[in-house]
Amino acid sequence: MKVCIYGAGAVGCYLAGRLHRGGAQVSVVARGANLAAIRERGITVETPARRWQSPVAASDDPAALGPQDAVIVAVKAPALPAIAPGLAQLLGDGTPVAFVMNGIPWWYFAHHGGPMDGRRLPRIDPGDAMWTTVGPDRALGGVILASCDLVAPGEVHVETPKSTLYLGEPAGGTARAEALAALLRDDDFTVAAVADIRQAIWAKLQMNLCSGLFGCLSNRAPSATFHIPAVAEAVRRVAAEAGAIAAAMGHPTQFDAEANIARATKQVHRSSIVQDLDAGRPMEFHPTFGTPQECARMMGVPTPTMDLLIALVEARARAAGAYPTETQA
Ligand SMILES: NC(=O)C1=CN([C@@H]2O[C@H](COP(=O)(O)OP(=O)(O)OC[C@H]3O[C@@H](n4cnc5c(N)ncnc54)[C@H](OP(=O)(O)O)[C@@H]3O)[C@@H](O)[C@H]2O)C=CC1
Ligand SMILES: CC(C)(CO)C(=O)C(=O)O
Repeated sequence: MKVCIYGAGAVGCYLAGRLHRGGAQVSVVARGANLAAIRERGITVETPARRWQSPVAASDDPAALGPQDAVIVAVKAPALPAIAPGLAQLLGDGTPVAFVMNGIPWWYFAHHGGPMDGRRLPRIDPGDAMWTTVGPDRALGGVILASCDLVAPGEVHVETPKSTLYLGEPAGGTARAEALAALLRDDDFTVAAVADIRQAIWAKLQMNLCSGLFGCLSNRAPSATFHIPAVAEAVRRVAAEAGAIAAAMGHPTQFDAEANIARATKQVHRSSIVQDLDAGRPMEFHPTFGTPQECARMMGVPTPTMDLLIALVEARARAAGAYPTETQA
C-alpha cells in the first residue's frame, strides 16, 4: 500500500516510521532541514521500547510522489489552507485522507446528522480549502495519544511507552480506517478503527484543554504544575466543563480526570500548542480552544473556567504573534 504523510514533523515522522515497519511503501512531503535529513538518513524513531531508522521517499513536491492509496495529514491546523493544492496532487480515485491532528477537525459536522449537519468551520478551514480539495467523503478522523518531539531534523522521540491512535470515518464506518490501522499497529502502538471518532476527539480535547491551557499560561509541562493543589482543582473544572460540552454535543466521554492528572504529573513533554506559542508560531488555537468554546455557546453549556483561561491564553498568543491568521502556513 502506497501511503504518503503530509507534514514530517513530530507526529508525521512517528507515523511514517510506524508505517514503514508495517510494510507500507511510505513517502513524506517535507521541507527545509527535515527534508534534507530524511533524504540523507531516513527517519529515526525512538520510543521507550526501541529505536529504528526508516528510509522513506521524501519530497517538497507532492506532484513528484503522485496519487496514493492513502494519505495522512500531520501538519498543524493553520497550515491546512496552504497545503491544499499539494494535497490534491496525492489524490487518486477515492484515496482516503486521514487527518491525524488535535482538536475539532474541519470535517466535524460532515455526516453529522441533525440541524448542524454540513456546517462549515471557517476558522479551521478558511475558504473551505479542505472541504473543496479533499471533501468529507474521503476524510478520516485521527486521534493520537502519544507525546512526540522532533529532537533533530528527521528524528522523533516518543515519550509515551504505549501510544494509541483512533481512526474513524465522519459517517461512522470503519473499513477504510481498518486498512490503514493494520499497517500501523505494533506491540507498543494500539491502533483502533472506531465507529464514533467524534467521541475520541472530545476525549482527547479534554486532555488538550487541560494540558494546553495550563501549559500556555505557565510555559511548562504538566509535570511542573499539575501537582499544585490549586492547579489540579482548576484542571478538574476544565475537564468537567469540556466533558459537559462533549455530552451536550451527543458524544459523552469516559474521561477519568484523576487518572489524567496522575499521568500528566509525570509528563515532561510540553504540549505541542505550548511549544508553538513559545516559538511565536501560529497555534492551533481555534481547533483546540476556540471552537470547543463555540460548541459550548451553541449548546448552552456554561464554561466559566475555560472562558477565563482561553481569554488569558488568547492575550498571550496575540502578544507573541502566535494567534493564527487565515493566511499563515
Ligand atoms: N507532538 C505531539 O506530541 C502531538 C501532536 N499532535 C497533533 O499532531 C499534529 C501535528 O503535530 P506535530 O507533529 O507536533 O507538529 P510539527 O510542527 O512537529 O509538524 C508539522 C510539520 O508540518 C510541516 N509543514 C507545515 N506546512 C508544510 C508545507 N506546506 N509543506 C511541507 N511541510 C509542511 C512542518 O514543517 P516546518 O517545520 O518547516 O514548518 C512540520 O514539519 C497537530 O495537529 C498536533 O496538535 C497530537 C498529539 C501529540
Ligand atoms: C500533550 C499531548 C501529548 C496530549 O495532551 C498532545 O496532544 C500535544 O502535545 O499536542
